[in-house]
Amino acid sequence: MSEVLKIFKIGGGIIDDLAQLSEFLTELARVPGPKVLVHGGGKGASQMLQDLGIEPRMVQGRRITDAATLDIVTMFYAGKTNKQVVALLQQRGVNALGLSGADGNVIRAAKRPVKDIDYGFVGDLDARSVNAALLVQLLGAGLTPVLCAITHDGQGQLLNTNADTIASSVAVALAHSYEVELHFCFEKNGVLTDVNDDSSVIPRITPGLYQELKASGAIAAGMVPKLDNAFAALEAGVEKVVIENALRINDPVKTVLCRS
Ligand SMILES: Nc1ncnc2c1ncn2[C@@H]1O[C@H](COP(=O)(O)OP(=O)(O)O)[C@@H](O)[C@H]1O
Ligand SMILES: CC(=O)N[C@@H](CCC(=O)OP(=O)(O)O)C(=O)O
Repeated sequence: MSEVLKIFKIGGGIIDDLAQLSEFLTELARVPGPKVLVHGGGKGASQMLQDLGIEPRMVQGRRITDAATLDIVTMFYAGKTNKQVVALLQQRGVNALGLSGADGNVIRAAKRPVKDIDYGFVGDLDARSVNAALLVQLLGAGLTPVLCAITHDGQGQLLNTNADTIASSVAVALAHSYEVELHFCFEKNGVLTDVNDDSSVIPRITPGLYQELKASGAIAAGMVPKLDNAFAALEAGVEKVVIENALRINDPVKTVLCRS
């Protein structure tokens, strides 16, 4: 039986609220064993773009990333956000190491090809894009890698990449070396039957129930690509996927996805 590795993905509003981020990281520091943190920050990036006079544009959950937008999201995700998270983890006794995909060639993505829509400098990736050997070495040295949404193409070009996709791809890539648990942490208590009622957490979701909930409209918006990704990761060897409140990761209330 291989060792359990917990991969946490944090996004939504939590990452941009210093008090909530600090609370999440305090809980994360209490989680024993090897772990990886992947963070987004899309909400805060949109706010920063607006403050700088650039109108954010999202299509099907992905940001249209022109050169000016890429500069700003790189500064925001790989700079301010990543380093703030690392500093707060260090304060909590966790030896965190902040990385973009270019650092140590940890994630090499491919620029999304232009079809109907030109997404600009957006990277696509899968588990083969992840330098699992490096992550295994870092984890073996007792470090906690903190990955942001910036990747590279190996030709000197930085790319903006969806953070849920990074988390799933890293989880699948590491499933050969560890028993991987993938935790998607956000501001709600899990996947809910009523998105406005935090007490309506669905404890267990199979692929069949997921299709029913999607068809009825109970699961919608950003939750759909998240769960599509998550079920694909389960099929590809990840042992367990959990959807949970970022401020209650050590509490039992959460949604667990099951293969059957
Ligand atoms: N059934 C559901 N349960 C929980 N959240 C849901 C559900 N259906 C839709 N959502 C929405 O999905 C959002 C999470 O997706 P997203 O915004 O992409 O998250 P993040 O920014 O954390 O990656 C929630 O904030 C919620 O508004
Ligand atoms: C290409 C693309 O869409 N990249 C995302 C990366 C950040 C992210 O995924 O943030 P959350 O997890 O907080 O949504 C973006 O710029 O919004």
